[in-house]
Amino acid sequence: MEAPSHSTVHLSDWQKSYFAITSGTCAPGQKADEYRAKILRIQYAWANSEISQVCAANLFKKYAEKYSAIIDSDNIETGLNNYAENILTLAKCQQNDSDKWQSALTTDNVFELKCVQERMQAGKNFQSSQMAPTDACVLADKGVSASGAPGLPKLGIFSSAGETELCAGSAKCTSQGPDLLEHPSSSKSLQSSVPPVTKTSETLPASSASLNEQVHIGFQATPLFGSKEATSGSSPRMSNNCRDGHHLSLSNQSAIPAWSASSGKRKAFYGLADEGSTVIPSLAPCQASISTETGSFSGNRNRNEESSVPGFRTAKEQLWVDQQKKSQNLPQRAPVSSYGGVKKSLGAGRSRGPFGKFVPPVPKQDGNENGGAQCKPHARGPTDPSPPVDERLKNIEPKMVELIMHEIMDHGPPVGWDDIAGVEFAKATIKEIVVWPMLRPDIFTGLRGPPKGILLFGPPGTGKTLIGKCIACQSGATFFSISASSLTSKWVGEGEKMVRALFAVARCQQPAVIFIDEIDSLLSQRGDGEHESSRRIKTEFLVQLDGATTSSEDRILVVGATNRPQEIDEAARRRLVKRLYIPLPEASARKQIVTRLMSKEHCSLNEEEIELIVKKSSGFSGADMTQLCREASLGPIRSLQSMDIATIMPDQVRPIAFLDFESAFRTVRPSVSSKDLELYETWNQTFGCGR
Ligand SMILES: Nc1ncnc2c1ncn2[C@@H]1O[C@H](COP(=O)(O)OP(=O)(O)OP(=O)(O)O)[C@@H](O)[C@H]1O
Repeated sequence: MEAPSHSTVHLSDWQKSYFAITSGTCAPGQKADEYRAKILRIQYAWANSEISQVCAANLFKKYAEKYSAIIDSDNIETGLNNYAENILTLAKCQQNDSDKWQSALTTDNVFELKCVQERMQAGKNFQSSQMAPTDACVLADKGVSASGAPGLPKLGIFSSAGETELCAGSAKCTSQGPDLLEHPSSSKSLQSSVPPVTKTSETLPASSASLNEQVHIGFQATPLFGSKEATSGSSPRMSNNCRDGHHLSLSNQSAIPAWSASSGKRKAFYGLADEGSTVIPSLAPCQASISTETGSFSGNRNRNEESSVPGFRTAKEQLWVDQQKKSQNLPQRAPVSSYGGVKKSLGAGRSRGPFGKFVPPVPKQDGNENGGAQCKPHARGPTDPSPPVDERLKNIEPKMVELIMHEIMDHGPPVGWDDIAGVEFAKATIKEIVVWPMLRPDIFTGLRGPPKGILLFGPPGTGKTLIGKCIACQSGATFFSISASSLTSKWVGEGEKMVRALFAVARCQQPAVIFIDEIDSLLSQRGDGEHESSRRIKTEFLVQLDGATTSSEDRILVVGATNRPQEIDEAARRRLVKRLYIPLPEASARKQIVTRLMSKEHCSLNEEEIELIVKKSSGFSGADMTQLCREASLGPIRSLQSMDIATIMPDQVRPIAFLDFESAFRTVRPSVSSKDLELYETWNQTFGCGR
């Protein structure tokens, strides 16, 4: 190869490998890898301004032609069989600014190749004869070849979903064994279980770590298709057949514009890795392709809930991904037995019913849920059409979305109605006015429509937060929980934006329940001493609440909780139409709490003793009762000698007994004063909606 005089790229390695390639001892597959490595090295050098555009163009042309010669081959051994994805890479990505070189392969004609069609057919046959589609998807999620055996193509995995072409595009490294299945997320297993990887890295001449790394990064960042083609379906074949998979794969590959302006080229080159891709630096090209494939496979996670391959994803992306799941619009409602379960399956199992107009914030093409770098919505380059971000998030700062998704969106354990002892009236009312309407918006229309805001007031520790969670859980809604005081203090100067962001994210995640603890500190009556920023937050909150109220399509419920209902100003009070008193638990509820907590422990309490505990705990809140039980449970431990602690077996610890409760009563006292209780009763009679 002739080295351009102005290039600073080290050519000695290249020359060496060039001789190796031309010596005739190199297998075609090795050659292809070598060419590919070279192309990527040129790309790297150009991105770093080490060589000029003209030089890069020449080098690209040279290697791409050689490379294409191999991969265009009809020979199943040396041709597309192993390098199909690379064809796609070359077909679209390696155009430089001069655009002089065009590969013979295009997104249109690559599927016309006989060998591609053969592989696709083989995949279809294999898939239909060997696997149920769901199984295939599971395997695919694990990044495993559907074949499970050498020689069998993986491209049949998606064929039932019309994704054959997608897989054809990544039909290499086919013979992954059971290792990979067992350790889908392990890079080690990827390395050890994929023969072509080892082979490829071994055959790279002068395969310095840096070259491998460059090659890998290059592949991560390499755009395979221009997004135009990917989205517009310029190829009839692809638009007909690829549907989801097509989008998923292609969007993976269109993350970076082909060689945009010089100033942006380095960014474009590294962009994807910078965005938190799960790059494993030591991976050789083939491994890099595995990452790509995994990204493709993860498209199936739209149908298969959980990813087994961890990948970094920002909260905004997570939100997008969640929205995609939602947009799948599966007919089955997610089981609501588990709050956590509901969180995971947010919307995925929910029918939108009459609220079906919800538009997912991201297009389907961005379906990679693997956190794979290629598909990141904001990893696109400046010349790509920007992804249609949900209007509702347009003016929201990403860091706010991040915060809301991580800190405010609750991912706690599930809460059922039985977990909340007592408060029967409040529970019945909430079921009737909130949960059922959220579950059946088609029936609860017009005057029966659910309120947009409710207020739970009462002494601390009576289960207001539990009720909020339970509402979300039982109605299959996303639960956002925030303390109003953190809005006013934690995000000083930003509280207002935070409120806006919170409602925007909730709108994207609806049905949603926004639980605002200590809402009195947000909606306290206006006074002269009121801080300007607090006033602004409050105004914003009321505006948002009004928005949620007036928009009949929004399924957002604001649940405010307070221990000081008398401090809420009347404008806010009016908007929180249903104001429910959550009192201290009655005797039956206290008994329920003790019985429930003790049933999980080694305990010797009899019925009589429990009744005694209930009697003695009059005036205790639910939280006090929980604390009492905790304290009592330490009794058996305290009765141990300190030296026994180190050696005693768990089953040798004596059961919790009544005497432990007796001593617990000496330290745990009711947290609510009778004077406070009077205030609640009075306010309830004035403004409450109870009987
Ligand atoms: N009715 C109840 N049934 C069962 N457990 C309860 C009940 N009320 C309170 N608890 C216990 O007390 C803990 C605190 O309850 P929760 O946070 O819901 O109270 P809260 O009314 O929101 O309190 P605060 O007003 O201080 O925020 C719960 O985690 C639960 O263990």
